[in-house]
Amino acid sequence: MSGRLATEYPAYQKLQEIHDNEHTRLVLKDLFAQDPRRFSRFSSEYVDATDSSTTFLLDYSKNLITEPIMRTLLDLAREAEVETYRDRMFAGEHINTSEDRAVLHVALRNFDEFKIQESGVSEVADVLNHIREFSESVRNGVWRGYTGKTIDTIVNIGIGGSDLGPVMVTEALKPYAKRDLTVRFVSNIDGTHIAETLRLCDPERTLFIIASKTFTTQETITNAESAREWFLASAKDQAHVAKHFVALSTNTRAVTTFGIDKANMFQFWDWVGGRYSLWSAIGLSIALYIGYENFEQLLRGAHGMDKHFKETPLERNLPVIMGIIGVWYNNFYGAQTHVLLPYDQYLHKFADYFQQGDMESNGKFITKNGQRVNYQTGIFPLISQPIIWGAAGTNGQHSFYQLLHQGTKLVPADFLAPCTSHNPIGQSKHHRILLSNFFAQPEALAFGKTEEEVRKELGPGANEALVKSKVFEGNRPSNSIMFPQLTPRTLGALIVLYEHKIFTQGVIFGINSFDQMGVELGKVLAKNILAQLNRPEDVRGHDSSTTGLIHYYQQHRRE
Ligand SMILES: O=P(O)(O)OC[C@H]1O[C@H](O)[C@@H](O)[C@@H](O)[C@@H]1O
Repeated sequence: MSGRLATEYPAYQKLQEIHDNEHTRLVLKDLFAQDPRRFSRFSSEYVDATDSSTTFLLDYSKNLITEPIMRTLLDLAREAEVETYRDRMFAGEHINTSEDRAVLHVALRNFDEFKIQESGVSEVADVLNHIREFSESVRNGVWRGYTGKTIDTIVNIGIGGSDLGPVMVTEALKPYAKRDLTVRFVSNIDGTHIAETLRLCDPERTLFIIASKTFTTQETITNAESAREWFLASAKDQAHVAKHFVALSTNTRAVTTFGIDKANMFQFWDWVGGRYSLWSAIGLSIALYIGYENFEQLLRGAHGMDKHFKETPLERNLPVIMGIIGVWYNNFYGAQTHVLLPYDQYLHKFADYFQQGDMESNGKFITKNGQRVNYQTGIFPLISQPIIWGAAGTNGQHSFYQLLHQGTKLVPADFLAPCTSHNPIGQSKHHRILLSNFFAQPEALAFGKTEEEVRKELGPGANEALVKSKVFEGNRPSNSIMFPQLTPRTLGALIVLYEHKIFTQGVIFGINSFDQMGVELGKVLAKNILAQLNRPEDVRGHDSSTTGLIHYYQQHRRE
């Protein structure tokens, strides 16, 4: 995050040389054959320092790496000063330079361990208490709606970081949920989203959480206004809003202007980035759904991984290891995407969550110093940041895995799975089948199937084209992450593993991972266009394509 171009570091040049000279020899089949200890050399078990049951295994041996490559990648991390920037983050320095802000999501789950000086940090415990009290009163039926009935539905209205984290975590931790409480999420401005959600709600028993850091986001405020209108159509009296609407925000004035009582506002601070905010008041829907104790376990699991990231030497530091291996593929192999493949249905929103986490953090072409990243060398368009995508379980195998196995693109993959399912139905028959796939896919990707093997299988006289089409070249890299069971604490650790991986890559790329200037232009243009939608003669200042599209809409609309 020094803002230097990654290509300027000596280790970068060295890695380029290693790649040029050796990449044809980096064949997983051979690397494993040459070194019987490869798995133990390139795998590591994480154990939370204060809770040994929070643990996972990271196996990164099926990557196109050797010890000298890992050493040089670690040199790159050191030359980019990953450790210094990590320490500056934890110290509350304003490493988000474009917005002049500290980056302190780590303070939200700190439980007073690291000394962090920044205004607001001392209030974290009070907000957690507020979350505890409020969530308990709703869950145990003390908090009542305007007709005296208990709450049975929570509707979180928010978008981006004020939506994706709670969506992902409430899905992931469903086994811990209070099942007579339903949690729903409305994010899209498309009226269909709120309309279809409200159809499922009873105004007497629904609690709306308006989640917005800025409390100015058009989608959220519009959806919140529509929810309030819908609610008042039944409740009639404005005074009843206080029992059914709460806000999560940094903007007290906008919250009170909306009509939400300050007492029903859960505060957070400008040093919490939206995509790192599920640990803050933004997690209220999580605490309501799984209970405060479980929410706190999630935070404690996150803190354990913070401690690991802060205190472990780089060569054993798991977020750093994942980060530098990612750099190896993105920058030297020209890999353009990275796929997240959780073999756990409860993690079916994991990839969606990290689309924002990774791409809004690191999807930037300008370094902190204002230089354009110059990764455009050699035959590969060396793109610094990957596109994140993925799907849960074996579904992907029946969809896009064809490309993973035999396509022309290199797609590094992370496989994740629990050893024990929360739903061991059929005496865990399902889970054993699931896991057999979890073990088989990385193996198939890495080792493939040779032409010789195919010929043997098909027998003499086999059609040549058929033989070729059945070959799996292999050598496709992956990480595998296994954990005993998906608990709140383990989930906290896994999320933070990725958070700090993203941090590490951001530092190496020299970019500011904590602003999001790229979301602004579209918002400004949409505001201008909204004012022009009524009459064709108002449509001005656009290219012919945009003008044509707006005119088409104006001719065909029926509202
Ligand atoms: O919580 P808010 O302020 O409504 O912002 C919601 C989202 O808006 C923008 O798209 C970005 O800034 C995101 O990072 C943010 O998460």
